Amino acid sequence: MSTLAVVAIGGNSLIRDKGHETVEDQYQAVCETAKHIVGMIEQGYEVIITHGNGPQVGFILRRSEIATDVARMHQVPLVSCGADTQGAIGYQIQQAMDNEFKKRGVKKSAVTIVTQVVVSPDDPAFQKPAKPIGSFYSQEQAELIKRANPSWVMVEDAGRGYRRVVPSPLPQEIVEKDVISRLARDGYCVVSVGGGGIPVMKREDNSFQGIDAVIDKDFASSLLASDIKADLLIISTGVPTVYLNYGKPDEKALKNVSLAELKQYMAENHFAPGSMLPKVQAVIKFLENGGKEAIITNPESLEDAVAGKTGTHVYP
Ligand SMILES: Nc1ncnc2c1ncn2[C@@H]1O[C@H](COP(=O)(O)OP(=O)(O)O)[C@@H](O)[C@H]1O
Ligand SMILES: NC(=O)OP(=O)(O)O
Repeated sequence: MSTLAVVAIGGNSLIRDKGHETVEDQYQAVCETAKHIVGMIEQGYEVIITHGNGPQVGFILRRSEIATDVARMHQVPLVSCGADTQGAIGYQIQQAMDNEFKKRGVKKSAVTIVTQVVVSPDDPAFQKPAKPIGSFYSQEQAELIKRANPSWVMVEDAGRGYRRVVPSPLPQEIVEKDVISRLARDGYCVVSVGGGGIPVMKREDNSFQGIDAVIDKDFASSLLASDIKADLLIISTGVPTVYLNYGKPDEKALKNVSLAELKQYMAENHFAPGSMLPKVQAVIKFLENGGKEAIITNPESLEDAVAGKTGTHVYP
């Protein structure tokens, strides 16, 4: 039986030229990533693709706010902005994967599932926004923006600039997990849990209702990988490996590490909150829940990483 891998693509890894993001440019990045994922599939992996939406959900929200200010158009709730990103990014991934399958004669097709993820309305994250979304701003820009929008919370994001943050509750249950699992085991390349899933809460009668937040896609991907008993969780992001002392002169790439070592490095604050920390936490959770291996790498290294030549590999 082939190895079932959940590959989580970072929202930032789909943006090549920060400050000049366009839909076409993102599609090119998606096509590049698709080539490497199909390369993995040719090596015998069954792949479920999940993806982030941090930059994209922030752009949609900002566009809606500007349209409200300038033209009195209705505002789009954050939960709907997230749902929009599942459609738009899912469409790009599905098309890019299908085109690449056809080009390389791989008899497979991709399918995108609109995915809802249950969160608790009592999650403390609603009182403490922490998920960076949208553009990166300089300190001066951030101060001006903050003056014009006093309700915004902004934080510095891993040395890359200031970003707006929104509530990011923990994912509790993936509503569509059974259909995702069934389609994957029937041989489809499933795109799901986009943007961490559309956050919903359960009402008393067990019906669902959307709630404004952005779920961390690494946490949601880890939950999906555990739920469907995937063999491998791969987090594809902007760096080929995870580093100790990231960005410092004594930076050191992590290659093969045990779960215990990774926990130790996390306790020593090697991983920045809002960027690498959630990925490391997601990997820890997956391995503690029975996963056999997790890899953190960048899109262009995916084939080499599964062949053991690069990437950070974590084992229980
Ligand atoms: N210890 C670390 N090792 C590697 N990268 C790190 C580390 N700490 C922070 N980072 C930053 O985290 C980024 C990945 O987070 P982010 O861009 O938010 O993810 P995503 O690709 O899911 O959007 C890397 O590109 C890097 O800039
Ligand atoms: N939703 C989410 O975690 O997106 P990013 O991975 O793009 O930050």
